[in-house]
Amino acid sequence: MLALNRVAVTYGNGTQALKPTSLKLAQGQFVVLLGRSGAGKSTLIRTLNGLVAPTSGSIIADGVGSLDGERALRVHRRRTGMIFQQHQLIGRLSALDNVMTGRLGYHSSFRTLFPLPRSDRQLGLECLARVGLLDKALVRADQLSGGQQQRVGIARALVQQPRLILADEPVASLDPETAVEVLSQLRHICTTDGITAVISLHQIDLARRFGDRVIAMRDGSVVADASVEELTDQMCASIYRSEASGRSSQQAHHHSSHSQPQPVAAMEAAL
Ligand SMILES: Nc1ncnc2c1ncn2[C@@H]1O[C@H](COP(=O)(O)OP(=O)(O)OP(=O)(O)O)[C@@H](O)[C@H]1O
Repeated sequence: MLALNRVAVTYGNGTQALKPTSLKLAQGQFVVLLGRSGAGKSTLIRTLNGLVAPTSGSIIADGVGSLDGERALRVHRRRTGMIFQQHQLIGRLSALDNVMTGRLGYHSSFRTLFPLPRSDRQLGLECLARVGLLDKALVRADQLSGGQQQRVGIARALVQQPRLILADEPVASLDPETAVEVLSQLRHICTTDGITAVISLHQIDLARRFGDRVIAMRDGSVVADASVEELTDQMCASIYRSEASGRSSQQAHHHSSHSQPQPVAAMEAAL
């Protein structure tokens, strides 16, 4: 549903956060991004909905074409839900009103000066029901627990009726048990609705438990791209190994400068 063709990002300060990367995401796939802090996960996620423009390369989305075009990017963003680590809810607004902000992309800026249509509110309530928070619809967001706030964040993404959900460390600020609950719910919804998901996580066990596919990044490159069944302990260990920990990590680093993701066998051989 989305294809990256040698997409690279260099920020204004000269940091090359993403080296030329080519990837294809299949509709309905639940993709987990792993990698140390600074590996480029957020940058990759942000390029997938145009929050960061590629310095080179192109992104093609099914049905809309290259995201270079303003219209294509607008359509793509509308059908792409974002979930953030810190929820980014407006604390003084109710859970429902926060969810409704996810509909704004569907209306002109003039239209948003008026209350949103009833059908939108109905949809908002349905999305809250799906994350088990219908009874909290009118409660202020800042009176909800961290886990509940993140579920409002999921409902806000769902109200966009997305084909793609992007989540940057969505459970990093939750306790382990709540993290599992939130990810289970998100995974279940994505599977039921056939939504593609790209989610960055720091916990390999959660990646194994919930992902279909794991993409590991290091220094702005994809260094492993494997289905969850193919993911070995050795590969997992290499993702978080420090830069200065010897020859094998240097080899992995060397391989990481290739523009193409390494097939699993090559990756394992390099470790
Ligand atoms: N807006 C920016 N301007 C300049 N450099 C940036 C910017 N955002 C990120 N970087 C740099 O780009 C590199 C990749 O950062 P990115 O946030 O994508 O990594 P990450 O894997 O998501 O890390 P984390 O897990 O800490 O969020 C880092 O070196 C970072 O310092």
